[in-house]
Amino acid sequence: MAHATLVLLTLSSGISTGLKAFGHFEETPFFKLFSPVLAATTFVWFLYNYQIYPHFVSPLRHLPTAPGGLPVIGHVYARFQTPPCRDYLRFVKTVPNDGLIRLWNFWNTESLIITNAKSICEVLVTKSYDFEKAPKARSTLHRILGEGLIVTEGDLHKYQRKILNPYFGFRQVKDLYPVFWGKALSFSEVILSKLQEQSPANEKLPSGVVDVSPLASFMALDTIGMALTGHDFNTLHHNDDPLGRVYQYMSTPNTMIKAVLSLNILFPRWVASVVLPVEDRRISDRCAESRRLCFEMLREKRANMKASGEESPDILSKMINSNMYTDDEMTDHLLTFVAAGHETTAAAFVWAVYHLAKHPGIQKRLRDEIRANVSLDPAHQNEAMSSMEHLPLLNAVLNESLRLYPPVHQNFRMAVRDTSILGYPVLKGTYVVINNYVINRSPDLWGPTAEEFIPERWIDPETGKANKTGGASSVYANATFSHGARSCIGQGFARAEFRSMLAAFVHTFEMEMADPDEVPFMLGNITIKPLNGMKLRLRVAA
Ligand code: HEM
Repeated sequence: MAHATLVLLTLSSGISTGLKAFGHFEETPFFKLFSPVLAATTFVWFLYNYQIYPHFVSPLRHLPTAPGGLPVIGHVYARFQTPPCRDYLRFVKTVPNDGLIRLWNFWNTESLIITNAKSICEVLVTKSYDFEKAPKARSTLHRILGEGLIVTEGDLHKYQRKILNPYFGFRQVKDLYPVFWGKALSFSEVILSKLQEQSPANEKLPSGVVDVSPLASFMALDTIGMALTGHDFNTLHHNDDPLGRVYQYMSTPNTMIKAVLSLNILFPRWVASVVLPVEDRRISDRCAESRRLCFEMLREKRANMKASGEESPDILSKMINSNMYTDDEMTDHLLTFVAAGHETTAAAFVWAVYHLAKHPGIQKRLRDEIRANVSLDPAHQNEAMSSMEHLPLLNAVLNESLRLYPPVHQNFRMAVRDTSILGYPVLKGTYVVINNYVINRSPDLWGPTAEEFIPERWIDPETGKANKTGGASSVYANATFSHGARSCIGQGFARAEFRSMLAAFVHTFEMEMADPDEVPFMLGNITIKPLNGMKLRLRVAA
């Protein structure tokens, strides 16, 4: 009621100030008749939407409701919070629930956050096509990625998924392992050269402080460029690849980009161009540039393939050979894969080394495991790659770090038809929050140690081998790559790349936080990374 009254008072005073601006308008019979009618209608509207519908009529009225919420925008602020996810996590921890918590959306409409295995499974798997990305979110992504897999819905999405799945299968990822391993070794070499610059010339075990966050992004961009197109952006060594530069700009944590994208999601497209014209134009220019550069790269690639007649393992060659795609479609897919697949893996790496820097004991055991099984000698790359997949601690660290800091921290869906979750009727238009970060840290799903870094939970104590659930009672407790029809198509790709990167890095370096007291400030446009980078004190491991 307090909200309704507050909003009503604000509106009434706004209307009356507006009308008074027309001078003696308030003296006219029209005003005398109109203003009480307007006030009464507005009051009834608010009374119904803020008091009657949610508490006495809504089919969701018996669900627990998150505390707080602001007038007009309800809990929507939590979507854009910096650092992200704080309030969603608080709701899930403090509001007793059986899989659904009700939140307030704009103007006191209802939205839901899903919190247990059953509700997650229903929204993402069994009823996945009842819940689509919201039109505003899709149009914002469309602006950047075109008509790729992340943006499409319904039959077009089903079709795209079917024809793209084969490029990310087990065999295809195996073929790309040499790319992942080669780039992982270059990454360690670049860091080594940075340590050598900071150490005396004759130092056997060079050491120094390096911000690994931008380097991880360069490395992931170079890797995805090679794996997708066979084109080496080579951003690890220099910064003059035009497409590489565009992606660096778009993916670096930046509050202005976040602000423009948030405005795009909340309001009509023109609002951002009026409120933040410079940044909005810059984003448009970069999007157009990335599209043009992708198109050029595609033409060049087609011409080279025709001239040489050679087969290469990259995904673009296979797409071109299949003759199933127009140039426009291939450009959309390339933009989507590069965007979805580079900053995510870079973020995963950065959070993993953060945990290892904070847990020297685990770091040491991991190095011992890697060194006992993986040789950095390029001549032994095949054995290195196949043994990495089975190393229990390496895979446990990877899983545990992805659990605590899932690079894609939150997704949203909107019911596109009247449907239900856990038997509760969900009306068309209702928003559903799928917060991967919160699901992965929920004490209900992971127990009292949910927020602790314990890689061992991913190792079966009896067999010493990796397990699939991390000790949680359901696979749905881990939302890092999502589930069902819209789960991450690049999961196998990402894991293989991340595994290679981490193995080569931990093999070579010992690490601790440059500032042991630093608590990284999490920020992200679409993926979460530490705002101020990840400065590590590194030393070549003896
Ligand atoms: C650690 C790395 C990665 C993480 C944590 C991750 C996570 C995710 C998540 C959570 C989704 C679902 C998003 C949603 O429901 O809206 C997703 C979708 C997707 N991911 Fe990944 N991803 C990673 C790496 C990759 C890579 C390497 C690629 C490609 C090479 C990729 C391509 C995609 C695509 C195309 C989709 C959309 C799938 C669809 O809607 O059908 N991702 N990813």
